[in-house]
Amino acid sequence: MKFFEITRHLEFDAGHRIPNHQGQCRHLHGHRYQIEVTLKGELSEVTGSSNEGMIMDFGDIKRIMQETIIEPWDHSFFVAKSDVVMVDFLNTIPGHKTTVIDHIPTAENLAKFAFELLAPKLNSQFDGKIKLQRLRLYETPNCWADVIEE
Ligand SMILES: Nc1nc2c(c(=O)[nH]1)N=C([C@H](O)[C@H](O)COP(=O)(O)OP(=O)(O)OP(=O)(O)O)CN2
Ligand SMILES: [Zn+2]
Repeated sequence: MKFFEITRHLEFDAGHRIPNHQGQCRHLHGHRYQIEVTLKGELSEVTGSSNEGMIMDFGDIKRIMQETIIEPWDHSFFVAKSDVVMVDFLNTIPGHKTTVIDHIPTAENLAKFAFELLAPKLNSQFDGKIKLQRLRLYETPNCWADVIEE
């Protein structure tokens, strides 16, 4: 039995700060984040089906990533719920697109959060025959975090 891995890459823009950071990152700033999901599975062998020869259609992966991550997170500001000064400030801006998360919005924590949101949706495709194997979140072109399912 041969298993394959496929990866879909999308990008979004968002702001954040790391409140206790000793360097520049405690200030409000933004990134062009890049997110990559890697799925592991067998190839569909249903002759004549749209998915024949694929683990999953790249377009379907994109749709799920867009609904789950890109649309809610693009042009939002990530803030830890413990960062009360920022939460209170952002709440004063009418209609501001804020994403409150349980932890400090580091690349690692955002990657973990994205993994937890995407895994149930992706892993339920094709009767559970595919698995979200890795999620990589680039905070900058030079810095990224991986969450790996073992
Ligand atoms: N392990 C982590 N370290 C840092 C994180 C993080 O999420 N996880 N985040 C930051 C900052 O938010 C910032 O995004 C990174 O800034 P910097 O280190 O300056 O990254 P650059 O790619 O811009 O650095 P260059 O030196 O210009 O390549 C900090 N640390
Ligand atoms: Zn940053």
